Amino acid sequence: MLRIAVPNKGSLSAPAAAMLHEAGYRQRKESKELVMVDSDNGVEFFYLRPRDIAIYVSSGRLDIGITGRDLLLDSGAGAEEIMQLGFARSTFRYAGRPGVALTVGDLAGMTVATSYEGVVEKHLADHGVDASVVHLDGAVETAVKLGVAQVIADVVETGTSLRNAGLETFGEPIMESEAVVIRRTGADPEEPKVQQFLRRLQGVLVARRYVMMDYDIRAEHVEKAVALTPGLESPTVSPLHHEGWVAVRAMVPTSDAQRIMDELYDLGARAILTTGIHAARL
Ligand SMILES: Nc1ncnc2c1ncn2[C@@H]1O[C@H](COP(=O)(O)OP(=O)(O)OP(=O)(O)O)[C@@H](O)[C@H]1O
Ligand SMILES: O=P(O)(O)OC[C@H]1O[C@H](OP(=O)(O)OP(=O)(O)O)[C@H](O)[C@@H]1O
Ligand SMILES: [Mg+2]
Repeated sequence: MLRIAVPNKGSLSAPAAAMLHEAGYRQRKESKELVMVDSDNGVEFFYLRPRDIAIYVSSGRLDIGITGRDLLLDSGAGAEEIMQLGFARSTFRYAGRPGVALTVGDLAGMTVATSYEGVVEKHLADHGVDASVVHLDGAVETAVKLGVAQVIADVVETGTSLRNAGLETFGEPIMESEAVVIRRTGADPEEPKVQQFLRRLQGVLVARRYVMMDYDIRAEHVEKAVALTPGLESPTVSPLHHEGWVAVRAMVPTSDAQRIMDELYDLGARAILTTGIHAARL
């Protein structure tokens, strides 16, 4: 059985469970369940604190896990990223009251509050900056107001939490993060069960990002049309009973579908249809 760590709480938890469900895996029915066996699919899910997942996976007790890149790096555990999942995207940044600092170099002698001290201590050391780091579990933005630190280093998505606390980011972003699949550093990359799991998740990403587009077009315009819809490898072009016309079928990115339909229409394409993709193996 493939043993998989899944976040049990926080920003990663619901989207991870939704992705696994879309990939055809059974998911727990209530949030108190900590382990769930999906014997039909040969997997066992362990619902763990997101911060702990890299530690379990690096120990080799679990084969793979879903966590945030920032949490993986902060843990310093011997695990590596093998797939990006595209949700829980965030940037990790320094912030403080306006003007307190402009670059990481200005932090010398200051105190930085963060929940990610592994990442921050490394970043300061890499820049040769001697600053103190104080660990807080969350709601780090309040540390400046209460005088526990002059600046913070925290996850920023929309920036609302910073604005509400009267703080502004400064310096270069420390890192970009998103949900990732991790495995123990040096584990066999060809492990068939792991590969099958990754293909299922890849299929979910494809199904979410692409639609199938079909249209009919006069044969003399087909080259221009397929330039707009090149598909992932190559579009399918089939003859139509109506002489001089062909039917084209190709996957297109969902975000571009309406623009492509307009451009195909202007090229003379008709019966332009898009349909959702429910699952895929590329
Ligand atoms: N507002 C957010 N938008 C996007 N991603 C976020 C956000 N907050 C945290 N994350 C990401 O979620 C992961 C952190 O998950 P974790 O469950 O530890 O924290 P959380 O979502 O802040 O939950 P909590 O602090 O309530 O425990 C990190 O990868 C982080 O980048
Ligand atoms: O830029 P924003 O869209 O405001 O999102 C970023 C905020 O979201 C997370 O906090 P969360 O709500 O998880 O609380 P926490 O600080 O206790 O972790 C993160 O720690 C930031 O504070
Ligand atoms: Mg949080």
